[in-house]
Amino acid sequence: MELLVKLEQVSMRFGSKPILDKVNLSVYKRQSLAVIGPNGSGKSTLLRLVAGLSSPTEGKVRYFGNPKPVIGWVPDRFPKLPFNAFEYLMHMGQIRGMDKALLRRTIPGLLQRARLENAGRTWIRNFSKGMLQKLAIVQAVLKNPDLLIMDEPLSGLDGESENDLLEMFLQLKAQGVTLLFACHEAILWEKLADRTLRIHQTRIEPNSSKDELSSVVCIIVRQIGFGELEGWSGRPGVMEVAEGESGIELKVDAGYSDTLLRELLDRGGSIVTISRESGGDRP
Ligand SMILES: Nc1ncnc2c1ncn2[C@@H]1O[C@H](COP(=O)(O)OP(=O)(O)OP(=O)(O)O)[C@@H](O)[C@H]1O
Repeated sequence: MELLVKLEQVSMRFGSKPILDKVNLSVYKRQSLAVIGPNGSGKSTLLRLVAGLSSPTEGKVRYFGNPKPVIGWVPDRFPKLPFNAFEYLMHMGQIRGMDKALLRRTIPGLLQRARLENAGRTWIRNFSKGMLQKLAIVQAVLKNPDLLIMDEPLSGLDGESENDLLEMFLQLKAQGVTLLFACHEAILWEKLADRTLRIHQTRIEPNSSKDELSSVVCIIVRQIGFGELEGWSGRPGVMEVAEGESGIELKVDAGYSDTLLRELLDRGGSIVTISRESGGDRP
């Protein structure tokens, strides 16, 4: 698993009010991540930080890959704009540097996947809430994002729209798009999330037993040089290799941990700790 975005010791305050306090979060490629928590707990704030739409008061947001991952953003409310859907999508695509001819070819297929194929020439101000939400998602996936971030994507929708959207999300997930979303609906995180995090009193905590059984194992090893292990980051089952204070830190898939541990020992390594990473990956 490859890292896409990492929040390191990130804090966010509005005035003197702390919303997030020294949180760490790793977003891995192809892993769907749900963020839950009560109203006002900081879900949107966290998503905006990951999307790079706001900057933290303290700490770092790091993006991985070259080029930097493409991020699609689905806001919690979509404005009723004075355009028809097709015009709007053409416009959004061009703002993002996409070619007009490519957009003309791409948009009909995307509208069809969202079951909006008959609404391309309809004014957005006449769209229902479900249609608006579908359009918000279509605009966010125009440029084939690596990471799609959605703030409350099912909020206030009827059952039929919910099902359509859920189907769209599952399709995107199957195509390899990483999903990060804030939600209140259990159906969304149960069906879609590989990991569910809860924001509780400025901290990120794992939510469910799914997370307690996190498939990420963190191994800290000494007596092997970083240079010797640096190249391991491309190996199957190895997600991350970093130099830490107590030794070299490896994040690995639990399914590979036994084999990798054996190899580390064979190379003369001394294991400092082995731990299951929690959903919120606080140190
Ligand atoms: N730009 C801002 N300026 C000042 N305060 C803000 C700003 N944005 C958010 N807040 C405050 O930060 C807190 C967290 O807001 P946020 O929108 O992240 O919560 P949320 O968990 O997404 O809530 P909801 O479930 O209601 O959408 C709230 O108290 C909110 O009023």
